[in-house]
Amino acid sequence: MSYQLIDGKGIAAKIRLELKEEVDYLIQQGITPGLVVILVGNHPASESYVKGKIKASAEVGIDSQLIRLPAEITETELLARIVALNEDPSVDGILVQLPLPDHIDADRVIQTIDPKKDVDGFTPINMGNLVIGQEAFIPCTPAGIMELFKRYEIDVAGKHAVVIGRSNIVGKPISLLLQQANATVTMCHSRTRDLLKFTQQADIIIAAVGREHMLTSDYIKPGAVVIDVGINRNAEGKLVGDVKFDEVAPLTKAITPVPKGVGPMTIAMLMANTVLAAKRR
Ligand SMILES: Nc1nc(=O)c2c([nH]1)NC[C@@H]1CN(c3ccc(C(=O)N[C@@H](CCC(=O)O)C(=O)O)cc3)C=[N+]21
Repeated sequence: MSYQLIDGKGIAAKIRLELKEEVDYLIQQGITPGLVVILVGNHPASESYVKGKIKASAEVGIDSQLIRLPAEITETELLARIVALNEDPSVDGILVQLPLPDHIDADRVIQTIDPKKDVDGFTPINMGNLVIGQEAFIPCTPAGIMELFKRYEIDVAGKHAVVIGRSNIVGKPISLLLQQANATVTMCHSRTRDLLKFTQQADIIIAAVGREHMLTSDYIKPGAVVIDVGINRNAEGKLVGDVKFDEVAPLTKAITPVPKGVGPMTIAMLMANTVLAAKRR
C-alpha cells in the first residue's frame, strides 16, 4: 500500500518563511520579537535542540539570546534571572530548556515565567486556559502536530485518536487539542493493560512514549495516521522514533518520520508563539 510521508521538515521551513514576512512587518512598526533561551548545565541533547532554536530565530528575524548558566547555579539565582527577564520589555519569549539539574525544582522555575512570555505554554495559566478552551500559548510539540494535520488536510473530527504517553509537554495537551478538534480521544500510558487492544482501534495514533521502536506493525489498524513524537538516541547515537517505521509505514495512510517529522515543527511553533507574544506586546 502507498502511504503519505508527512514532511515536517519541509512544512516547518515554509512556516518559518511565512513568519519572516510577519516579523519584517513588525520590525517596520518598531517591534523586534525577542526570545531568550536559558540553558542550565550541559545536557548533550539540549545542546543540539537549543542550537536549532537559535538558528530558526535568526532565519525568521527574531532577536534571540542564549543564556548559558552553570549546572551548579542555585534555584534562587535562576529564579532571579527569570524575574529580570519578565521585567525586560525587549524580551517577548522566555524558554527554560528542560530537563534542569536535579537540585532545581522545574515546576517552581516554570511558575516564575510571566505567562505572557511563556512561549512554551508550560505555565499553569497557559495550561489551565488550554484546558478550558481559552486563549493560551499552546505547547510547541502538540501545536506542531495539529499544524501538520491542518496542512495535510487530515480531518480529525469524529476519528478515534489514541495518545500513548501522558506527559505535560505532549500527551496531556495533544489530547485536549484533539478533543477540541472533535476527535474521540483515548489516553494510554505505561500502566495501560493490553495497549494493543486500543491502538488497533485507532484512526490516529500519537506515539509519545520515549521507547525506541516500541510501536510495531501489530499495533496498527490498516489506514491509520501515525504521528511519532519519539526522540530516542540509539546505541550508535542516532535519533530514532517510538515507531518501527519500516514495518509500520506501509500499513498507514500517513506517517511522520524521525528525524524530519515532529521535531522541526516543534521549533517552528516556538517561533510562531514568539511572534504572537511580540504582537500582543
Ligand atoms: N523548555 C523546553 N521546550 C522544549 O520545546 C523542549 C525542551 N524544553 N526540552 C527538550 C524538548 C525536545 N525538543 C525538540 C525540539 C526540536 C527537535 C528537532 O528539531 N529534531 C530534529 C533533529 C534534531 C537533531 O538531530 O538533534 C528532527 O526531529 O528532525 C527535537 C526535539 C524540544 N524540547
